[in-house]
Amino acid sequence: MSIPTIIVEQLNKTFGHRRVLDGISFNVTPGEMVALIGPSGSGKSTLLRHLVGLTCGNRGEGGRVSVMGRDVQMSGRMRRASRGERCRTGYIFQQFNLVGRLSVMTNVLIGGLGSMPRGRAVLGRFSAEERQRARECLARVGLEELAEQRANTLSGGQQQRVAIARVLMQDAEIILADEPIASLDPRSAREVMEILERIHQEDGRTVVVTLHQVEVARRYCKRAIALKEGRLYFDGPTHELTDGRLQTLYENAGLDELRASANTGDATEPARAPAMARVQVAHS
Ligand SMILES: Nc1ncnc2c1ncn2[C@@H]1O[C@H](COP(=O)(O)OP(=O)(O)OP(=O)(O)O)[C@@H](O)[C@H]1O
Repeated sequence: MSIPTIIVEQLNKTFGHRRVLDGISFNVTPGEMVALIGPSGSGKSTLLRHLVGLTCGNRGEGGRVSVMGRDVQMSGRMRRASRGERCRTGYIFQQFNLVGRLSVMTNVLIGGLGSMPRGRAVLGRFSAEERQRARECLARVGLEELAEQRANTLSGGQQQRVAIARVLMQDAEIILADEPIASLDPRSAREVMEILERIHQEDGRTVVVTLHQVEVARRYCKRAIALKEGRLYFDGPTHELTDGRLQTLYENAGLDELRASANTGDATEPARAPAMARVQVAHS
């Protein structure tokens, strides 16, 4: 069995008086594509932020996060990561986080800053090879033709694809995507998920993606980790997310609501409809 690429042990996080993460433990093995699901406010984004050291767990409670064999944080103390280590994990945000006034090409090139010599990185001087690599990354997300366009003139879906190209440029081995499709229309959402799936399958990169739509999680990820009120509620194959489990997880949302969001996601893609039907929540 391969060594886990992500290890989370007994992670606790309290904001004010509210315990947002409560004794979270799980491992992710290299090359997995895992959906992180759960109701709004269950702690998905907070957990993801702990994995890259954007948020630190409770001090003195022993929680640990380790990524690719190096501790990110231990008992509420952050470990300082080298530039090289930081590059190994790429983060994709719901709101893309591009520099809108810069070209698509420059936004992608920014992904490579961490592995460039410091002097050149400060000046933003990119070599011909780096530009060629950036073009290849853009080609992988189908946006090569828009390389010289300003990022803020692109649609939301296109901007998210640029954000993925930036992570490819970074050559991150682990991709953490925090609700990457939450603000996209169904077609763009599907394109983004298919690109993430392709990257995962073709390059063997590890992907952890937080999602609101259970059907999307089922379609693209073999494994799901579900949080409920900051606790680990489920960790297993997505096909084991039964009606009963989902009803308990999303206690305020009926299955009809879950199905409705699934149907919205499928509306513009007749070719995938049969696959969708197979994974649809079964009537009990
Ligand atoms: N910096 C912070 N300060 C105080 N409370 C916070 C902070 N960040 C998150 N929280 C709280 O922690 C809880 C979990 O938030 P989080 O964003 O992780 O949930 P989520 O499952 O990602 O929700 P959603 O699906 O709506 O994005 C929420 O109650 C949120 O208000």
